[in-house]
Amino acid sequence: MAVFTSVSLDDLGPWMTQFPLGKALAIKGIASGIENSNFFITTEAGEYVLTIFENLDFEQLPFYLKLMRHLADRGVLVPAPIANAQGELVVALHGKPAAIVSKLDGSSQMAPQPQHCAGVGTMLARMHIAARDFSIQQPNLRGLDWWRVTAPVVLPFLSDSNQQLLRDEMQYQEAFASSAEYAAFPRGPVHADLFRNNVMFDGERLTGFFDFYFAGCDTWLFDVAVTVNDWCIDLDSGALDLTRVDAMLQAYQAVRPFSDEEHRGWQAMLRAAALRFWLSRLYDYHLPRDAEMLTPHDPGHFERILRLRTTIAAPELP
Ligand SMILES: Nc1ncnc2c1ncn2[C@@H]1O[C@H](COP(=O)(O)OP(=O)(O)O)[C@@H](O)[C@H]1O
Ligand SMILES: N[C@@H](CCOP(=O)(O)O)C(=O)O
Repeated sequence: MAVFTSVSLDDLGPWMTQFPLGKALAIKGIASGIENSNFFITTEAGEYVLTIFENLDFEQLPFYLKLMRHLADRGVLVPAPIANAQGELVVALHGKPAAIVSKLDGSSQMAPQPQHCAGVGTMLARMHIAARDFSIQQPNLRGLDWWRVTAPVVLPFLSDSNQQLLRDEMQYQEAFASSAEYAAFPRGPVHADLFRNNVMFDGERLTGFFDFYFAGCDTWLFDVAVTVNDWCIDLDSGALDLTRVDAMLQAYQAVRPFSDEEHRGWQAMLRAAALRFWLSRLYDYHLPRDAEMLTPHDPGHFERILRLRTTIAAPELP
């Protein structure tokens, strides 16, 4: 990410005394990511990640942190949130909500092979199943309601042909969201941003999913579509790489088979997933927030993906 809120070692020292991690020894801002302020911190107890939440408030955050705890307790590989002496997972730092989680081993696999995609498919299906009995409800805050608000905000910045694309897709997604297929999709807590940069691998061994701060209750198939649109494509064109798509979907369905309605709605969800990230990238690009280190994501990438998903038939779900 960017660092929107600066934290020095002097700031951190007194704040850290409430956590059972010993003294803070070092802090380093993390340049990747775009939503929150993230830091690697070294303490006497080891390496952790400190996140200061820039857009989420104290009421919303227990959903994410307790979901991570819930998943970890059921064997899904995710960072463990650290509670302070009062048992709180979210504590104010510089007036904003902040949390400490364990640091995952490994690094992101930015050029994934079919075996990486299969590992992600298996863990994603396990995550969906494991989260079924999670008791806190929170909608996907980047779902259809947010698209309705955001589309008119970004529209004036777009070329005529992109305005047309956005209007047409909004209309299509509104109609699909009212369909019987969509109503029948299984749903529950989903990650909703499971891009390559949010998964760690040690070689070919998946060590964890992280960055749950876009998670929310939505359809499982939307989560699968978000994941396929990032992991299983030719990065230059956005076209689906059929070998990687097949590896991910076969692995997913071996744990959680797809329903008939999901088979019929697959292409619509690939489009929805492309639209969601085109919109957020457009918003961040044209209406940026201040940041010390900010690497904007290219909206054109998801415009290309959306155009392809609206014109080329995707392979059927297994
Ligand atoms: N639990 C973690 N373990 C290891 N690295 C992490 C962890 N959380 C975040 N990171 C690192 O921080 C970077 C930015 O985190 P991310 O959650 O993607 O930021 P943002 O929420 O701002 O998009 C990641 O790419 C990763 O390198
Ligand atoms: N994955 C999204 C942006 C969210 O950033 P992240 O670093 O939290 O994954 C995109 O690529 O647009």
